[in-house]
Amino acid sequence: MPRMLVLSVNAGSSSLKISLYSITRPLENLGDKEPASLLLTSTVSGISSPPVKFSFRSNNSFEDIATVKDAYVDSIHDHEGAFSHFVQHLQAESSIDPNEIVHICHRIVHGGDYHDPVIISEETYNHIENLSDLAPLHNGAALAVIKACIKDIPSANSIAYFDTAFHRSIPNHIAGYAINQTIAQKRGLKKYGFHGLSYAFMLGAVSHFLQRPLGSLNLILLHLGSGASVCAIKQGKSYDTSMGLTPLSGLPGATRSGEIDPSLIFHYTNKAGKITHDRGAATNLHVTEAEHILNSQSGWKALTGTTDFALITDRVFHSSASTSTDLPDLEQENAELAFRMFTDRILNYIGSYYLKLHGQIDAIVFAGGLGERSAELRKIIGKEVKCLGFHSIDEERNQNVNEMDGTVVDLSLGNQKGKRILICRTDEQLEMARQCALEENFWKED
Ligand SMILES: Nc1ncnc2c1ncn2[C@@H]1O[C@H](COP(=O)(O)OP(=O)(O)O)[C@@H](O)[C@H]1O
Ligand SMILES: CC(=O)OP(=O)(O)O
Ligand SMILES: [Mg+2]
Repeated sequence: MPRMLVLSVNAGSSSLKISLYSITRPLENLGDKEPASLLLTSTVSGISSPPVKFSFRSNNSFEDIATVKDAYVDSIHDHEGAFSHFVQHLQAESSIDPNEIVHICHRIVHGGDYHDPVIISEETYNHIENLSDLAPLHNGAALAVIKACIKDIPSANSIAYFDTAFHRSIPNHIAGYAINQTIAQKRGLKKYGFHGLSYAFMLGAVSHFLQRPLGSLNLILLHLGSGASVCAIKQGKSYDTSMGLTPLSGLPGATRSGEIDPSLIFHYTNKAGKITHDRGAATNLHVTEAEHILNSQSGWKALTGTTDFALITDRVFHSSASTSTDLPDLEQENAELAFRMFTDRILNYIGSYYLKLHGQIDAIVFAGGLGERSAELRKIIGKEVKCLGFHSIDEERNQNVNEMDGTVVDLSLGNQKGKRILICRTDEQLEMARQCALEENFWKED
């Protein structure tokens, strides 16, 4: 029987993450095993702020690719270039024939009123393209990769999975904005929310870890990466989230301001409404100067000059200036401002969601590049939320998470019941591959 391979592609704002899975079907043969088993994974990071790093790893049990590669690559400038670098590497270093790939799952950040995954056709491509202005750092980049897939791997279907779909359960009074409702409805101006594939993965993983039915869980999920957001889960469904009509709202990020007073931008520049010429990776965007400033020239980049939160943390906690009596170091001051601002905004949402969930919360869950890797950030948030009845963080576990196995790691001190603090190694690619494997319609014989 031929192998059934699924490729999952996740175009984040600063990265392209690609994983290849072997799918077990029909589902009757599966029992409670995972339908998608990982063969290899590749990450291109730093796309929005070079140097761009390429990594390629095979799963240990997959013997015919022994390559583990990490390299800086000057020639990658955007997501499309990152994808073609991956395809070249796959062809050069592995025995995999791209024609074995049956489906390619693409994470599409903004789906508008599309909820279910859709096979890419002219119509669905145009729908996603029309939403590009509402996710200027994402949809265009994902579409460029879809185009490359259609050209380079024509035997596979491209299927779009939407970040926004997870948040369709948010009630109208929470998703709505206090503006003219006729215009709001006509133009679809409401909170859509993002990082939905990650939240779906986290919810499933935490349910499994706590051995609790999904629908019984109340959680505060933190997806903290180059784009960062918070989600309140009420009885297993999204009840509120910090991003809005676009991924700009809510928490600050690598290059995004996060929530501001909407009037601020008209005091920042007198060209706010002008269409900008600096369009970045996507070419068909109609992005105003205001959107460009707030999406691409703000956040950590504006505050500190770097988009790398690890470097910011290093400057705050490990800078030599912090132990010397010299004049304050400007780099360190800026890093401290960014770090403290981020913590402050995260606490705004935790406090608000705690109240909305009436304090009936099972866990706070950290995920994403920063959430999974910044022990410093978790330590400080952990300290602050103790007053809400959360367990203290076990600092030894917090510092040594990297050495611990498992999709979910419990940081709570002691193992008594109560409000826990967890880390989840989120995996948007696996979430898509799983959903794809389980969807009968995608596997029907013609
Ligand atoms: N050890 C670390 N400590 C703090 N932040 C980190 C660490 N490692 C990575 N990061 C941050 O994670 C970000 C990437 O997050 P990720 O969720 O993978 O990105 P994306 O939003 O592109 O999907 C990096 O830009 C970096 O700021
Ligand atoms: C929606 C969003 O901001 O995604 P990412 O963090 O992957 O850029
Ligand atoms: Mg991401």
